[in-house]
Amino acid sequence: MGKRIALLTSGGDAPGMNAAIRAVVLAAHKFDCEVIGFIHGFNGLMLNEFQSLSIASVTNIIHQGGTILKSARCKEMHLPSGIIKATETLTKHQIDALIVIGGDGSFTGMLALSNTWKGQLIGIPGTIDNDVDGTDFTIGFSTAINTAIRAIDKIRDTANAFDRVFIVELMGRHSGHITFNVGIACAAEQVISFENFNSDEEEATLAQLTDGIEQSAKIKHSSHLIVIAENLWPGGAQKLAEQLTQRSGVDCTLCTLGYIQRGGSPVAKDRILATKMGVSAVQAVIDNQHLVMTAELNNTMNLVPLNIAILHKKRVNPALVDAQANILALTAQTEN
Ligand SMILES: Nc1ncnc2c1ncn2[C@@H]1O[C@H](COP(=O)(O)OP(=O)(O)O)[C@@H](O)[C@H]1O
Ligand SMILES: O=P(O)(O)OC[C@H]1O[C@](O)(COP(=O)(O)O)[C@@H](O)[C@@H]1O
Repeated sequence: MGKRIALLTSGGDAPGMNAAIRAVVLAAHKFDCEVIGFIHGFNGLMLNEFQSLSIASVTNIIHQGGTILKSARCKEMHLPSGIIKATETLTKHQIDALIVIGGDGSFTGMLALSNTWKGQLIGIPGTIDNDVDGTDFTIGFSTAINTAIRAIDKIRDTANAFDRVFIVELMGRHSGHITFNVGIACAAEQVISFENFNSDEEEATLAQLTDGIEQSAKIKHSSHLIVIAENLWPGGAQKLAEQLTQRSGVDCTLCTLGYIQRGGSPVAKDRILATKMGVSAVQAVIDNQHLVMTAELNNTMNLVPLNIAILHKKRVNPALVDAQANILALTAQTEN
């Protein structure tokens, strides 16, 4: 018999987590390893809630959003008592390796666990936010941006029909990967995110946004779309909508996309990435790796030390920020 592997999904669920679960179980089977899944993230370790993961249990799940193992944000993991409980549960089940599918918060929890539990700890980056350093993409990001793009294309139809201004708030409370990528793909007139806004510049940004709305209003039959990251604008995005309405004299409507960005069937890119990462995680277990995250960088699978992956939030590609700034400059020239 091979190693005993524990698996859990933690933090915000992301489309493709099920594909990663499936890949872990199938790859583990090949190496004669047994896999048990803990339910509701680290809470499963606190409460000893688990299920055995057979090949049958992961059949027909590759296309499903969410996670069959459920997820959670587990407060107890932040306490020494929670770390001890997790250690006791893993020890009781004679686990050799724990694979966690989650984001940088979950990986921080794994590092805390490594102080007391001496088994192997392997991370798989799964979050729609794409904010984990050391990998080009996290599982779920591609689906989330495609979902947001499809929704915004529909909002654009109404915006066009009414020559309206829409402000669309996108997920990612600490990072702008979703906002910038979606903004560019939807040809948003303006993108406001952590990379191009800080709260000291509220007045200047308001002036610039108002100017953009007024420019669009001068052109007949013109809609205007502003995309903004959640948790960014002082006082919230609704306040921004009110401020812009008042300044421009044009009705600015807020549309918050919210959780629809997190659900749904994963796109091909996420299914494939999740499968590669699941297989790579099991290979890491077999190779006696410890405290590493599976990653894909420049189309090549890698293992990245967990402490490096969480050291910094991954930056939005500066080329995207430049592209948006230059497209805006170009639009302004064309209109003048
Ligand atoms: N500093 C920490 N110490 C211990 N556990 C942590 C820590 N940070 C996060 N975690 C655990 O990881 C879980 C998920 O983290 P969170 O930041 O919510 O999501 P994500 O993993 O997607 O970034 C938390 O609910 C908590 O159980
Ligand atoms: O589900 P909650 O607790 O409301 O959290 C919302 C946050 O979770 C996310 O959807 C995903 O974040 P994580 O993957 O880091 O957990 C963020 O985009 C959003 O800011």
